[in-house]
Amino acid sequence: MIKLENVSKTFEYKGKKVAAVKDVSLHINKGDIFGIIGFSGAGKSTLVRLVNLLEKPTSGEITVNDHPLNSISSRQLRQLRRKIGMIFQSFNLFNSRTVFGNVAYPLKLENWPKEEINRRVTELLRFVGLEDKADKYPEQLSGGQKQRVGIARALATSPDILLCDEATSALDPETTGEILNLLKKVNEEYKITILLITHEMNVIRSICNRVAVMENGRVIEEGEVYNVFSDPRENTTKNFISTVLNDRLSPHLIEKLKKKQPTKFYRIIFSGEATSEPILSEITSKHNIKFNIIYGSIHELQNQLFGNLIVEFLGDDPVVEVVLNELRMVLDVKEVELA
Ligand SMILES: Nc1ncnc2c1ncn2[C@@H]1O[C@H](COP(=O)(O)OP(=O)(O)OP(=O)(O)O)[C@@H](O)[C@H]1O
Repeated sequence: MIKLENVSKTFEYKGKKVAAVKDVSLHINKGDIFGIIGFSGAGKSTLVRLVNLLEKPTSGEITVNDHPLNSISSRQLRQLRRKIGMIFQSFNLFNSRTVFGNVAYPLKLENWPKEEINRRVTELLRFVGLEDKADKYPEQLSGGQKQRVGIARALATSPDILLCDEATSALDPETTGEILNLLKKVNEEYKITILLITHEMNVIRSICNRVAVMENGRVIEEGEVYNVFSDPRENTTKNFISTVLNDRLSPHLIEKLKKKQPTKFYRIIFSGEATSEPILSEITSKHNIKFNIIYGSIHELQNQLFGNLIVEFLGDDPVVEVVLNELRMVLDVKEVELA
């Protein structure tokens, strides 16, 4: 659906070169809700502007809907743009037009007949839950309602792809949840592929099936959301994940545990099948070892459970070692560094 092959984008700014996107290769499949996460300046917006055909890559190839963008005519480019909708953090609505007028705008540009416009706008306002707000102006709406108008407008010309640039960053957590649910509905009911950029891992966890982490213009980690959350490789990814999984010990708890040293503490990650099996209790009781759960959390990701426990084992060191070895055959077990 969207393919980037070794894409780089360098800007010239005040005589200096700024490499905003460096050698990025990504494949976004039809039906994906693909999230790109990164801190400010990581290159996310530039990447989206490249996909949206607003910027040309300095090098590399971008293919959208099987069209290599490097070699298409301006007519094809216009047609392709129609198939890409976009929503923004700041909503970008026309304040002088009503809700109806905003959603109707792209259809008017395409000279749709009036009755068709009425039918389509009414359908879309119903879809986003704003059928009673058609005559209101943006300033009479809440942030969440404005974003619903933005979504309805982006869907007006039946795009295949919806690009979301920090679409929930200006909203409170509850409204963010509502807008994310709506985006999921867009993906499921209209079969629209979504590419979203965000600096909030919560957004990725809530609706994305795949994620890429960007840092300094590069994609440093990429994969299925469940896999990346349950086994992150890069520190930046781990930091982002900690913001939502709450899987780090507080400094206060670390101090308390340090006082119990030389006792060792282990982090055990349960994922997939392991979440429904009593593995920990079976293996420890087999060897007559007790364990004490210090800290833990269980989360649901993409309809699968994912657990994270910090435990201490109470028993003789050699037997604990046997237990650890058996656990490691089925679970991810790491000693916790308290430093
Ligand atoms: N038109 C431009 N001219 C010069 N430099 C640019 C331009 N656009 C982006 N940059 C630079 O490229 C880098 C990446 O910017 P980009 O906006 O893509 O990052 P981002 O991850 O989207 O960050 P933010 O969330 O703050 O928008 C930054 O160093 C930025 O200053």
